[in-house]
Amino acid sequence: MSSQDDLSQEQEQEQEQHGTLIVDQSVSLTISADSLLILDDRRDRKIDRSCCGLLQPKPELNHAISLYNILGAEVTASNLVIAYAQYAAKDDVSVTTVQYPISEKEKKAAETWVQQLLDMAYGKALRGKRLKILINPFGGKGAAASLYQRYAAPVFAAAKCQVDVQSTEYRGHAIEIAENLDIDAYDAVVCCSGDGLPYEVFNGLGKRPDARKALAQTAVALLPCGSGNGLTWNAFGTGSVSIAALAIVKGLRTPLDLVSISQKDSRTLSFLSQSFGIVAECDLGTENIRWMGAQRFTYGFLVRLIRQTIWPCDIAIKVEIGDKERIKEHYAAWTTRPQDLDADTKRFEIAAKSPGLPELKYGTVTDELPQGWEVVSGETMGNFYAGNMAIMSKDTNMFPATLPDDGLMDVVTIDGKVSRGTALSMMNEIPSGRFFDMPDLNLRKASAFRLVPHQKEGYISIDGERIPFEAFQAEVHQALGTILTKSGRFYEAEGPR
Ligand SMILES: Nc1ncnc2c1ncn2[C@@H]1O[C@H](COP(=O)(O)OP(=O)(O)OP(=O)(O)O)[C@@H](O)[C@H]1O
Repeated sequence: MSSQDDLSQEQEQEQEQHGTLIVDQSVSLTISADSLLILDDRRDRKIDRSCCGLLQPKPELNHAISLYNILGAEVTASNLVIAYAQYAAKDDVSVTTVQYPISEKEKKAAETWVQQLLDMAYGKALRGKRLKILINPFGGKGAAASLYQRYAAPVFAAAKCQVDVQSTEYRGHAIEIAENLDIDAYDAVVCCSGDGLPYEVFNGLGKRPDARKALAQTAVALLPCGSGNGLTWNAFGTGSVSIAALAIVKGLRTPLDLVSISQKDSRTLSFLSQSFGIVAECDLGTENIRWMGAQRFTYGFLVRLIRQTIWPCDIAIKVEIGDKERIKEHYAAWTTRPQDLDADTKRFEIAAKSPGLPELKYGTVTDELPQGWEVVSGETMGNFYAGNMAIMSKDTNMFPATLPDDGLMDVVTIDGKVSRGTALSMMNEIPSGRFFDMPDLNLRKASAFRLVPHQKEGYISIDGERIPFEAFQAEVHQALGTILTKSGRFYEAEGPR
């Protein structure tokens, strides 16, 4: 006789209310606020029997699985099967499955319980997401395809995500794929690459006649297979492919500001950063030492620092918040405001009215400089760095006050003539966030800026990609794009202190 036969209707109801299911007579599965508690008494029963029932072993709480880690659960012909992500090492999860035999009589209760478990485990996250997976075979150290197969594919399969995998075959291929994507067939585009492929995907979506709708509807996510992987760090706080895959499965749609970059007659979109000076050079001028991995940025930085290189330019900024204390207040107010539950609906309403990319409020770089912009001296510019996300790569919380959708970007300028000691201590204090308050670091929250280089040759980096070394103008569009995040906001990197 199964345990279920022994239960009165009242007991059954009570179990359902507490999210407890008894299977195989002696396995109790209880859903709590944040965990699934598995009390498997089957081994204990054996011990009990061998002790002639004299020693009643206390039921042990022998397994607790965080609901966040639950990937899937189902009732098959004769089993209840639960799949979850288990920490295999500090930076990895692997898929583990447990199953318990189920009698015909137990099935109905088990099916109801499974629904309850999945509702709790997924919360507001969409289940069984339909994912367009793009693999850059040359991203990072060239291992994106094998990283995907080994660490991400099993997580997506266990979560019953539908995947459509495609490798990019040439530079710019992801732009074409996104431009022609059937956006109703996918919930997210997942790039297995560095930040280069997400940059192309945003730009491909931005080239469509229904750009606004496509950018609002299609979430972009990154499985970290490059060197910087800024998108993954900001969205999920990890550099691990398997943990990022779990975060995608459980990811929440989150609106993201995007930045239009105009140069001559071109217009592109940026989601991460724009840099000129030392950072752009470290990013793009160190391709010859790519084998160093992420260390190449540090090495490139130190070499240029020692030389005290400067990059003269003209800069004008449409400043919205110009001092650090007010920036901190803005950050605190924004992060504690009640969530706008209609944010997505509003975006789709705007997209229905004007489907193309938003108009440029400030024109392009070839227009006259708009009134009211602050002109910043750039004669001895060392580092011009504008950020739309906080973290640029592991431990580089470069823009601690950035917010996903406040319609502002954070613009940092550092004079190239600051002493080597000051520059080095700024670099050292990036992980702690203390560099934010250093007087030589100028910070403004801006809605637009223009930069005109004086020299003939050099590097300008947009999201880590090189653009021509010519004047460009940037203008932010509030909540134009969409990413997946763990909690509906950037990962809890240290905010400004
Ligand atoms: N099959 C391909 N052949 C050549 N280039 C490609 C191919 N697929 C994608 N690319 C290009 O590779 C560039 C870099 O991509 P990605 O950012 O993914 O890797 P990465 O540069 O190694 O990463 P990181 O920027 O973190 O160093 C992109 O500009 C993209 O257009």
